[in-house]
Amino acid sequence: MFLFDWFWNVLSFLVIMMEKMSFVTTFSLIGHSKILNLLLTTIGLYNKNAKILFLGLDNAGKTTLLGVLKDGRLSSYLPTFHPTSEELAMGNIRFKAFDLGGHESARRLWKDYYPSVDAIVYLIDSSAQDRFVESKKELDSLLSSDELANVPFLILGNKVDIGGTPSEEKFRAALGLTQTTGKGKTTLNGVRPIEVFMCSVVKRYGYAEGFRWLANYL
Ligand SMILES: Nc1nc2c(ncn2[C@@H]2O[C@H](COP(=O)(O)OP(=O)(O)OP(=O)(O)O)[C@@H](O)[C@H]2O)c(=O)[nH]1
Ligand SMILES: [Mg+2]
Repeated sequence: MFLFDWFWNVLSFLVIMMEKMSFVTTFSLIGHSKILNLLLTTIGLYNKNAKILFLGLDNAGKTTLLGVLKDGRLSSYLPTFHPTSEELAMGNIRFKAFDLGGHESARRLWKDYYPSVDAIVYLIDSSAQDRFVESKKELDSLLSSDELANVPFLILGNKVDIGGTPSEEKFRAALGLTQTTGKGKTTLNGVRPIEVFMCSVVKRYGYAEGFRWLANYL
């Protein structure tokens, strides 16, 4: 991201200077932000096509979230037994999301998707407190995988619209997620980015902040 910011600043400066010197009157017709986007796309830093896995237990809300991100519509889905993928865009990131299903049999396939993954979005049904132990076990196994050692983790505590869900503090404690990166943009010093955002996919609340946080580390 430092490199991205650096390129952005340099390119902004160059285009502004060129405009001031009337070198790009024609380009000005399409606006300098479009020129910047074009240049950054060309050098591969803008709209990075990230590979993101949507993981979590069955019924956590992965496919529902994917549907909302894809076309803004809330639909109901059958449980996912076969992996699917979607090309999506959020803000400045374009990514390919893999929805792998959360049933025990589907979980066995997760590891096949670890190579070259850029981020994990791990969903937890925050209303299903009786499944926190099971969810923590799967999450801990992901976090201890060597292949994912440097991969950022966005943890979404979904379904906060349901009454009686725990506070973020209690949710973090139950999942062993009290020490996290922080919700701002942080210098990592070699530590893997991991952060919790409470959300409701059906109420369209909370997850966008999570993806904005994640974009800092892609
Ligand atoms: N109340 C509430 N229900 C939700 C929310 N998000 C998803 N659901 C519901 O949770 C159920 C499971 O959602 P799915 O998206 O199919 O869950 P999944 O994680 O894809 O599950 P698998 O495919 O079995 O791994 C559905 O009935 C959704 O409507 C939410 O934010 N609030
Ligand atoms: Mg599903």
